[in-house]
Amino acid sequence: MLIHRTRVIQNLLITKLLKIPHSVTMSFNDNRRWVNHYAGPETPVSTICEQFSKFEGGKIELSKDDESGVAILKINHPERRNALSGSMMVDLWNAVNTLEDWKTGKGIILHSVGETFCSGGDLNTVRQISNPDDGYKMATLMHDTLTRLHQLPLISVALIQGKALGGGAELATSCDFRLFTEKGEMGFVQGRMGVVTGWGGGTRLVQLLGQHQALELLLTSRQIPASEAVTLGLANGITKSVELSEAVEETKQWLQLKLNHAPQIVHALKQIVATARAVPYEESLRNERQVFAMLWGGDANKKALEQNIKHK
Ligand SMILES: CC[C@H](C(=O)O)C(=O)SCCNC(=O)CCNC(=O)[C@H](O)C(C)(C)COP(=O)(O)OP(=O)(O)OC[C@H]1O[C@@H](n2cnc3c(N)ncnc32)[C@H](O)[C@@H]1OP(=O)(O)O
Repeated sequence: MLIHRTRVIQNLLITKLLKIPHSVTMSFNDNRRWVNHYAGPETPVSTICEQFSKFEGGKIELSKDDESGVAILKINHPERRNALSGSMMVDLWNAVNTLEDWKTGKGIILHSVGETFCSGGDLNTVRQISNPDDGYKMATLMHDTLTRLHQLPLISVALIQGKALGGGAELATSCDFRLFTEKGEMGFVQGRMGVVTGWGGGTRLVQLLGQHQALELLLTSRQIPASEAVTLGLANGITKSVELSEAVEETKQWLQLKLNHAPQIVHALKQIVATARAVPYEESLRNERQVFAMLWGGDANKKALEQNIKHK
């Protein structure tokens, strides 16, 4: 008790002496290390959207094709190398809301226009929100959006046709798959910008590559080319075409090969994988048997049994 009280007083004094903003807490943790963490208010995402929609520039456009079941999410801000402004973060949040309600959809392709995939946060927006409270708000909004994009029951693929830098690399990790053109590159340059991953990309990178590869890419900020991205397992292939419209067509064909099953099966399979990467083992198994039981003996299952299918 006495140790705890001393530590609280010690922490308060240090915070005051160093003139650290009230939302940032410095404390001595149990491993006797100084840690610096944000301890400000939580803001509802809808309130953050209102604030961030004022930082204008560029657009994220969603188009759904009911016939193929594939939607296109297009990042359109070429004059700023497809950096995400505040209003584009809100566009993306709205697009994910719409996609969550798309019951007949099966897949999404995320791509951009021009020669850069995405140069991260729009530095014009970033400069206007350059304080811990607003940084926490941006991270809250982007964590909400990209986690829900990652967890959608649709199969998502990002086409990286140029540089994916900082937040742009983080955005790409929120898709199930990534295809690169020969000109695609990915770099977690946040460290060089004096920050760390703010859109959840650090966590997803560890899940994708394991802690050692993730640390190496985060610490060096080096930009990896398409061939190395494939070797590392960050890219799932390289398109034959470098030209954007052809690469988008190739990506559609690549994705369609994975979308032959009925929407309910695609959704159920994605739900199993998305749950497995987000929750502990036992919880994931419970989810898997619940999803399985919903389909077992259902129409599609009975029809398949009647056909006496041979998997030769
Ligand atoms: C969690 C988010 C995190 C954060 O914001 O903290 C990050 O995303 S960190 C990463 C932030 N991004 C950058 O630092 C990218 C900086 N830009 C570049 O390295 C280059 O511009 C590059 C490689 C993206 C493109 O090079 P290129 O030679 O093709 O074009 P220019 O450099 O001439 O750029 C053209 C024009 O675009 C503007 N630009 C580029 N990136 C951004 C950006 N992220 N935000 C705002 N504006 C950007 C650049 O300033 C030029 O404008 P101009 O008015 O023509 O000078």
